[in-house]
Amino acid sequence: MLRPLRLLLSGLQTQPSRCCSSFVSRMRYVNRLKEDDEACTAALKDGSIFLFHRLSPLLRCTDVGTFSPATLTCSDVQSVLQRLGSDGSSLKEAVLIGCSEQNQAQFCLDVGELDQAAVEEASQGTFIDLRKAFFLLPAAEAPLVSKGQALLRWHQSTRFCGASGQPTQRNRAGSQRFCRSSSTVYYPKMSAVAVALVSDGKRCLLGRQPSFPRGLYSALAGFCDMGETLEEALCREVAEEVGLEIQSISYSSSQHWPFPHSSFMLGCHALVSPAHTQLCVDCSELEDARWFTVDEITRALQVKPRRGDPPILWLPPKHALANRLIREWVEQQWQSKGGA
Ligand SMILES: NC(=O)C1=CN([C@@H]2O[C@H](COP(=O)(O)OP(=O)(O)OC[C@H]3O[C@@H](n4cnc5c(N)ncnc54)[C@H](O)[C@@H]3O)[C@@H](O)[C@H]2O)C=CC1
Ligand SMILES: [Mg+2]
Repeated sequence: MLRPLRLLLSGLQTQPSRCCSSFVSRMRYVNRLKEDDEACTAALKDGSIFLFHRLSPLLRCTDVGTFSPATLTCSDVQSVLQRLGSDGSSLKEAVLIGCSEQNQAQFCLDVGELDQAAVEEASQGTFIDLRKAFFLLPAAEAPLVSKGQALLRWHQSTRFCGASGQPTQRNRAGSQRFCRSSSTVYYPKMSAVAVALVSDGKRCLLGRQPSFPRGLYSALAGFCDMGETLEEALCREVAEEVGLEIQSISYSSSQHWPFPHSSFMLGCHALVSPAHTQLCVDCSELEDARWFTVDEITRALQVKPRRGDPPILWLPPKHALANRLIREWVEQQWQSKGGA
């Protein structure tokens, strides 16, 4: 079958184009690799690969005691696989995750079929559960690793078509799966979650679930229902969880959150009327919810939690969107105090 001219031309190009800004060319390059299997195969040969073992990423400890994701070249991975007696065919399972600022395509690969300790020894790294690894990594590197894990998990759980029950096939980049029998195309999925830092103008509202570590309070959050807007989801969640009606919703920022599975977190600030701040907590959802003053929050932001010694109030870690919302609120409170 004749391939479209666009794909033939793009197949010749195995590096990002230099005609536009480096960001634009990288984005277009990654998009092209998703569409063109041959270009993607070529990009893998020159690309970097992040290894996972049963969804735990391979990290390396630097000389100064910090952690970074172990970045291997394709030939590094080939020699690790050969040393462990694998024929290297599992490289076909690598999934495209992006393109580095050095214009190198980035892939992830789960080698869960191999002996974990042997791969660690051969690749000079350690596989660490993402719940720990995510917080050990610098904030700039954690999202790439969590994206890799999310894509690998999605492939593992979408092997069969929900309509026909037949096996699905992936494209080279791993950006979609296809069922020949039902002609269904599957794309990676994530659940939308609305998270709000609610304030009454002077205090902010935080809640805790029974599963949270002792002392931890966070912004209120909930999965968006089908058909809801972000605003509707926030109003419903806050009403359900603490019995309040919010207004003046303003969007802040978003993040991909890998726990427990892929969520697309949409973070907002919201207000309640100072006359209606009485909480009616739904104990089936939250163990507790409380109003906190800016002084309490400022103190809590300065506390470094130590193992076995939880402070009275412990806030979400820096990598979490809720932490960002809390910091934005504190900054805005101090600014308005300074301006008053
Ligand atoms: N990154 C961050 O800063 C924050 C992240 N989160 C994350 O947001 C997520 C949602 O927060 P929750 O308060 O637990 O949500 P929630 O208040 O909606 O309660 C969770 C319950 O919602 C139901 N549910 C509805 N749709 C679901 C879906 N697509 N997937 C799973 N469960 C669904 C389930 O019964 C589940 O037990 C959590 O996974 C949490 O880790 C929460 C707060 C801050
Ligand atoms: Mg909730």
